[in-house]
Amino acid sequence: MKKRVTIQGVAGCYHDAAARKYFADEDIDTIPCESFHDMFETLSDDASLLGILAIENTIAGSLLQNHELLRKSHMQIVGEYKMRISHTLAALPGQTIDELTEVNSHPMALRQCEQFLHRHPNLKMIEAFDTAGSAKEIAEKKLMGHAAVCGEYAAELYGLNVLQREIETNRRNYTRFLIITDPLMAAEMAPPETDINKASIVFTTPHTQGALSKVLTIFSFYDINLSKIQSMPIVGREWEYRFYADLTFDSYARYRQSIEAVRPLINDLRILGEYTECKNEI
Ligand SMILES: O=C(O)C(=O)C[C@]1(C(=O)O)C=C[C@@H](O)C=C1
Repeated sequence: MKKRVTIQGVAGCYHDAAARKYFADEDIDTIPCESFHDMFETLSDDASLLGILAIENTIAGSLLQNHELLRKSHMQIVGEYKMRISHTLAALPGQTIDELTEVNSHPMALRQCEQFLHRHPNLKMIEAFDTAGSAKEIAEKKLMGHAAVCGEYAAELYGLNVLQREIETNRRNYTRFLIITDPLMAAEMAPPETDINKASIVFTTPHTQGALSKVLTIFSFYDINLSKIQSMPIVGREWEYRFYADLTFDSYARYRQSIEAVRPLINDLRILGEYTECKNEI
């Protein structure tokens, strides 16, 4: 059956591009959603759907809200994709940069282009739900004076003129996306254990001296590499935190042993997914 993948954004957005690249060998349908929140609602209404979710970017940092949406849902991670992001500044044909007064885009995209946008103070930054959605709106409503920060493909798709390419602050601009789905579907899609070399977990520690350090020491003892750790405040318990950790490893068996070893030291452990690590796009 043809896979259906929910994305936040409309055709031509980066989620759309990442979904098509991750499932490059398959013909997929992408289902546009207006926000990450809507995406999770759509996913929970239909267990046969997949979703693709931006989780962090090498310039703008983590999408904190998406960590929490994932934890509060029952979705499991089945894979990841790391995509090079290159933004353009695009406007209606005939407009020059000096004529523009407003720039619309997804907040993460605006943040990735801060240096360029600071050099153009005539462009007032207005956050929108999507990069491609901004391009589409400018084209459909014929918004003179507006530009979108979007991918070149989105500019082309909606008939905008590219005024400047590669406006991201640093060319090493990558976004990591997670592929998520219902646990039943996740079990069907699970790679063989020999191909699993990454896991994402979330846990809390008691508020005692050295609690987190003991957990990390155990991971190190089992040769588990901590590729990322992100803390998030626990709402209602001031100055207490939940930890999201990404672990990479060579041996699935050693990883499972490390999880059993840390279990007595941590609370509320949830394994968000076990999958194959993705290499960066060049
Ligand atoms: O607006 C888009 O095109 C998106 O797919 C969203 C998004 C994000 O959520 O970070 C995806 C990748 C880029 O980092 C910029 C924006």
